[in-house]
Amino acid sequence: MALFTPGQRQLATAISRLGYVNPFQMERVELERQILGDQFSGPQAVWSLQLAAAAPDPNYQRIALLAGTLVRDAAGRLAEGARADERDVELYADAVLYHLFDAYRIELQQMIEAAHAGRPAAPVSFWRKFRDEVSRYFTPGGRQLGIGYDPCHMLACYFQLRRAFFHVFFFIVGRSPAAARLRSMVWESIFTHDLRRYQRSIYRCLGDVTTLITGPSGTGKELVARAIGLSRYIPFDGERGRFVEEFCAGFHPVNLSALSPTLIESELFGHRRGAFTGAVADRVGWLETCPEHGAVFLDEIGELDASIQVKLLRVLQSRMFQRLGDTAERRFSGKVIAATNRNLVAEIDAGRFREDFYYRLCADRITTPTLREQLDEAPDDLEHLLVMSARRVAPEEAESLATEVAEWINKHLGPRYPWPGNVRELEQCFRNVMIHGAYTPASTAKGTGDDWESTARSIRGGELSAEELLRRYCKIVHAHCGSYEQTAKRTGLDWRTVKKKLSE
Ligand SMILES: Nc1ncnc2c1ncn2[C@@H]1O[C@H](COP(=O)(O)OP(=O)(O)OP(=O)(O)O)[C@@H](O)[C@H]1O
Repeated sequence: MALFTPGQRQLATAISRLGYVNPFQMERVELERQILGDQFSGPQAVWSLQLAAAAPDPNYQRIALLAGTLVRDAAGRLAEGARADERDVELYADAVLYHLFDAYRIELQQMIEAAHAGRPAAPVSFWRKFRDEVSRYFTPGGRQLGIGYDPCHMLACYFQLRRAFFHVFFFIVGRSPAAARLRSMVWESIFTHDLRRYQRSIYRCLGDVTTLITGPSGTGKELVARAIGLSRYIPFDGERGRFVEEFCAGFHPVNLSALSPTLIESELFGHRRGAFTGAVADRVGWLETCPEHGAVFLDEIGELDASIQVKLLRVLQSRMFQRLGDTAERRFSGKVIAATNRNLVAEIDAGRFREDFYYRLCADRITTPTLREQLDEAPDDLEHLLVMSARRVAPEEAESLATEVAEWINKHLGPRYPWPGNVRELEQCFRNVMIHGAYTPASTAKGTGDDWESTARSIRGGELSAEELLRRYCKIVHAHCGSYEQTAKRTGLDWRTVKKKLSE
């Protein structure tokens, strides 16, 4: 008796691939289509949070049912002594992994929601059931299949996958391809582009890689940092039936632009009593309190003083540091995530940012798209993002408020408004229109004449010289993309010319 019929083998092959794809890439949709044929609902090219009530994705549900039936049949046949070569066993093992991930989906989700609600982590209630089920599938009827498996590692991977999906899918919203690319990049930052290799070995060392997030202000850099920081691999301790750390406690954001250099050092490295005026007691810094599977988020890294850059460079190179006023060497074992809205390459050229520090930061780079870029690709996203915003402020009237605000924006700011403050500005615009019935963009309020509205008026009136037009255009584009480099790319000018125009 063979393990699979030809149809089942085909299904198992597709499920084996599906279990390891980046869910935010098109390959997932293609595989789902291939598995479901006429049953496929879609096409849903961009997998994003929809406005309608969060009904489970019908394609996912159908495939989960198919996978369940497939593994139960195959396990029965294996127990009865069915022939299975090495490839069959691999396909079977992947289908079991897929099925069990689905079988414990709701329990894992509940653990994440409980942690977000501030409830302390309890022992994993389904651990024994899970372990027995894994053993039953991997040794069907007591038969040894030669599958190397560790239920603790499996549970740790499942929990990490669920957390990553939760923090990426539910928090980083937007239906444009740019938003989908961002979700996909964040997923890769967590698992690399090869999930199999990650789960085999790379999960142990990815914490040593620093992630650098760049993008203009208000584009969700902190959201991205949170998604990565809260989705790290956390080992499961089978003896105690618990994860070794609580994921929610392991993310420490530090806003470097809000603190003086001494305070930054004290926050990060800690200090000894008497190390500086005001240091009345010993203090433990974030690098020391950060757990091994946690992350320190250094926001506005471009603002960092050169002397602290040197100290942090040492931490990234050797993982060692000292508290201020102390000589004892201490070890940092978490992950560093850094973000900036500055162009660090231009900062290096200007002598404000150390090149060696930059090359320690940039092993894994993510760029967040501007709101304008997202709206250019998907104009309907304005209303979609407004609904998401409205749900946080006024859930009962979210849809009608969002429509009202979208109409106001189209009438008063126009569909081409550049949104220099990005999603943060959109959120503030929403609140202003909800409260006051109107919103005044900051650039217009400043009355510099450089804002898009007055420039458009001057163009209509034929009032601008070519020089002045170029200068204003550079300012508008720069406000939109936030860096000389991007402005140069958009305008086709050299970045030095852009810089000159902006300083005129
Ligand atoms: N893709 C997105 N999906 C949902 N909300 C978003 C997105 N991008 C930004 N936001 C929202 O916009 C606001 C600003 O986001 P965030 O603080 O992460 O931006 P930032 O890039 O870190 O800004 P800054 O550089 O000023 O620190 C937050 O309320 C965040 O929830």
